[in-house]
Amino acid sequence: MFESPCKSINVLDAWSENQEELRETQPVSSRGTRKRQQNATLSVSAPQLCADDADKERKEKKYRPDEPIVRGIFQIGKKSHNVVLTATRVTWTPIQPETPTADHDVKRQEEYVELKDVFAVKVKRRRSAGQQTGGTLLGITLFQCKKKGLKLKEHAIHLNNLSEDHCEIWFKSLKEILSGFKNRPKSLKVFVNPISHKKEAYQIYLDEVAPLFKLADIEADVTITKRKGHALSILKDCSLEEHDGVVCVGGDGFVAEVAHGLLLRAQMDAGRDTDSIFTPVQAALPLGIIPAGSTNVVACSRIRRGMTAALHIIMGHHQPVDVCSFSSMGRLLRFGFSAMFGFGGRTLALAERHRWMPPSQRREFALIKTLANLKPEDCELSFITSHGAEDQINARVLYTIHSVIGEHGSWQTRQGLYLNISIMAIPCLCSTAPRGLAPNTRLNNGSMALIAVGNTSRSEFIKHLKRYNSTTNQFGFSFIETQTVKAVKLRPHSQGRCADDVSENEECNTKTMPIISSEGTYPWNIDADLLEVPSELLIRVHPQLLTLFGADMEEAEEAPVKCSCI
Ligand SMILES: Nc1ncnc2c1ncn2[C@@H]1O[C@H](COP(=O)(O)OP(=O)(O)OP(=O)(O)O)[C@@H](O)[C@H]1O
Repeated sequence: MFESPCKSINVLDAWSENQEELRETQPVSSRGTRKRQQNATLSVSAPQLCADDADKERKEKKYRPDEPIVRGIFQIGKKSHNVVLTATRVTWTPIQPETPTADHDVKRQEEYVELKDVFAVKVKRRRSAGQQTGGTLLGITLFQCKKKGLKLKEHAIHLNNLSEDHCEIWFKSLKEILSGFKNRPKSLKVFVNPISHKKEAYQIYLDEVAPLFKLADIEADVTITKRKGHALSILKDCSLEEHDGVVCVGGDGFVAEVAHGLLLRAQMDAGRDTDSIFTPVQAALPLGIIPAGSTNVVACSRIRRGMTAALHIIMGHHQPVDVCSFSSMGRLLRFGFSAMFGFGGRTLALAERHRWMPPSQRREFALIKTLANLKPEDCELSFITSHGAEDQINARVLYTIHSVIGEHGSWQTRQGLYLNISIMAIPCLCSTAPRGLAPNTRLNNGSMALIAVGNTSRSEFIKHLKRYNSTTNQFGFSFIETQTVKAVKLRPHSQGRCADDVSENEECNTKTMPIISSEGTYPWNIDADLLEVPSELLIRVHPQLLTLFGADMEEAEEAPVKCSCI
């Protein structure tokens, strides 16, 4: 189990005022404290209900959304306020001397916070440095999740009152309402990939996520993985019953491993035979993604920042997502979100062979080297278009088209030379492709984008790649065909020596040099993870198979970043 880390600066900001140390404690009635309260200068009013009666009454009674549950007086900022708690919101109005226009003024000064936006309530105490328990009661603090553009931020609202009884009623009432939000997790299984990007995933978790989970009283069972496949093997066996969600902290490769593990576990639990073409069942638990990798297209298609991602998890925001299954020779290889064959697979295979290089350097090296040795792959590409899909075939089709009416009447087949073939169930937003690698698909539209880049010159191909970085249509070339599909079959025809076996200094002139490896497999880039596939790969989309914590994003949060290598 994970030991609770120190509070992050972000969260401490919300908790600290001057030198006061603020901790959550259940209010305790102590005579000494009471005495100090009587002498205190803050305005204190006895709550309208006494603690025990209020507790009983609250539990027995069902309140209308606008019916007051508790009323009281708190100091908010520098002013005393009348504060009212209903089942849906906390409303506060400054206390002012009565004037003929008082009604009108009060309405204008009324403020409120919706409880659906509040993720934690704490009792606030002043403690001296090192003091672990007790302390002078200051009031209660509500932690609100605020939306700012596409980001979520936490915001503290301090309701100051020195009465233990008063604060206890408010604390209990608020806790009870907050615990009624069923989607909000109470226990999470967390996986952290310590080697993601520049090895900062665990620090991101400690600084940005763990303090928020602690604030929201979420128990986190944290595993720092020891090797590739560690999270997958745990997910296959561990008990998930006591958890309300799984969280992974890392990049795309790690997200793909955890998502695959979660879905594989669901198939095992449901008794599905993964050595056949089967209809998968949905994952039992939602998955939260804290982006911390070199590539975060799965995370970026939704959320980019740790704090925003953590708050979506805490608030229990759910986002169903389509998932692909990748099968070869009738056997499931894995679940995932996106796949690239040809240039995309080859580049990743080369980068993986240079793992000793720093991540960005090895990616740029592999990209340039693969571009230098650019070559098409001879393949048979079959697909089933999605119902109601709009064909976006360009005016000039370069390939020999064999429309084959399959057994179910809907497979279409193309035969030809391709530089790259991408199949994506999600838009794959990233800084180098702010509109997405597949802008024509959505997270849960039940279809995949098929982008087939036919054979062309290197300069035309680079022009196409560069357009990902701009707002110009990256598919507006005669050698590119896009389709909206439900299933894809890709069978490479190449035989012979592996192109990647060509030594680094050896020039590769053969136009049709195949990419098959010496083991007879083809490199696929599946969610930034290298998958060696021996023969034909079948890719099917499964609508809304996985639920992610979070919300859809229609565009990347940040301004496009120029890719330095093309
Ligand atoms: N402890 C570990 N040691 C080595 N590899 C691991 C470990 N834990 C997870 N992995 C694997 O590391 C791979 C890359 O992880 P991740 O996607 O988080 O990082 P990244 O920096 O985005 O990676 P990349 O450099 O490949 O883009 C994943 O395939 C994951 O399964």
